[in-house]
Amino acid sequence: MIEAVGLTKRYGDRLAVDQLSFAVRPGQVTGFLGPNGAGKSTTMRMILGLDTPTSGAVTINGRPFAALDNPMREVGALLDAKAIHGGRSAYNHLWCLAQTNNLPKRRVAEVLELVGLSEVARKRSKGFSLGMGQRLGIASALLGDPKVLMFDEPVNGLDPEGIRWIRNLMRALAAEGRTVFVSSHLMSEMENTADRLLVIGRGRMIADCTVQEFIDQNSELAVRVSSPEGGALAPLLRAAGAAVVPDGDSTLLVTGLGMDRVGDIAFDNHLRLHELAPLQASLEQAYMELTKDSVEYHAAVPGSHPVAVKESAR
Ligand SMILES: Nc1ncnc2c1ncn2[C@@H]1O[C@H](COP(=O)(O)OP(=O)(O)OP(=O)(O)O)[C@@H](O)[C@H]1O
Repeated sequence: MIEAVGLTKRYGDRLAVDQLSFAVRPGQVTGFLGPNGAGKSTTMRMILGLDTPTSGAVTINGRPFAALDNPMREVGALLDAKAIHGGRSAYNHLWCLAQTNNLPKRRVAEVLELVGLSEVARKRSKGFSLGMGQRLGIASALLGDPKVLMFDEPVNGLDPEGIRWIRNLMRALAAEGRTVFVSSHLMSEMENTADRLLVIGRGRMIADCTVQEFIDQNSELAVRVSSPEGGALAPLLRAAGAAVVPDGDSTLLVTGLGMDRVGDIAFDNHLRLHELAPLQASLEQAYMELTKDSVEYHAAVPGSHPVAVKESAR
């Protein structure tokens, strides 16, 4: 379990993390989402004692990181997969870590097997692909068999096979009862991986809920209606308060009215319907909508304005 209370980090006049309070629970994958610059890495570094909070506190299993007796047995983290000595083999890298942290030698072979690096374990990690480096970083995080695991943007730059592997690993770790906390700036990545979501923007908590609650609260329901008399139906729906967008010749996308109301209006006006169906905005759309005011940089639309504009700080 990871718990933060009023966690705040200020760099000069930049408030990177602003009064975050949350709990990351065992047995679940908790996605930590936010646009670039939202404060995810800063929060993770504070959890691991690599950055000192300006105010507030964060604990792992009830204690600050610095007070843990054997940190690698309690928490494993993948923050920057490139932070590995390239001249060493994967085996030696893990064996050094095991020795300095008082962990049994057998764990080295176990985690190499778990991440699928046994065959290349004696090769220098300098020649590793991004995916192999990521696997080695995950092997390091798992070495102490910790109950709490944290991954900062673990699938960045990976191919679909690597992404699927990491996704399955996280689900398996959570199913074993571990606390799994994983950051990403893409909702599409978290949609199939996470049980719970913490969404931040400009250092502040925007949402703390299950994935289903996020869908229910943030994705607007739309209705797709097909009618050979769409031209007559559209103004009637608009008059009832709906927003109506044509989608092809005879189909309308309707928001702001429930499906029952759309059907009733058509029936009352003797208009034939060929299709009436609910549509749910994708989670990615809902997330973009929710975080649009907290994006640090807005790129200009190609052809309209060539420069990225940095928004002024709050
Ligand atoms: N050491 C530092 N000194 C000054 N400012 C910093 C420092 N580290 C982070 N920041 C600033 O704090 C804010 C939050 O950064 P952080 O890296 O935590 O965001 P993030 O959500 O992890 O973003 P990304 O998805 O791009 O990795 C940003 O505005 C960043 O520029």
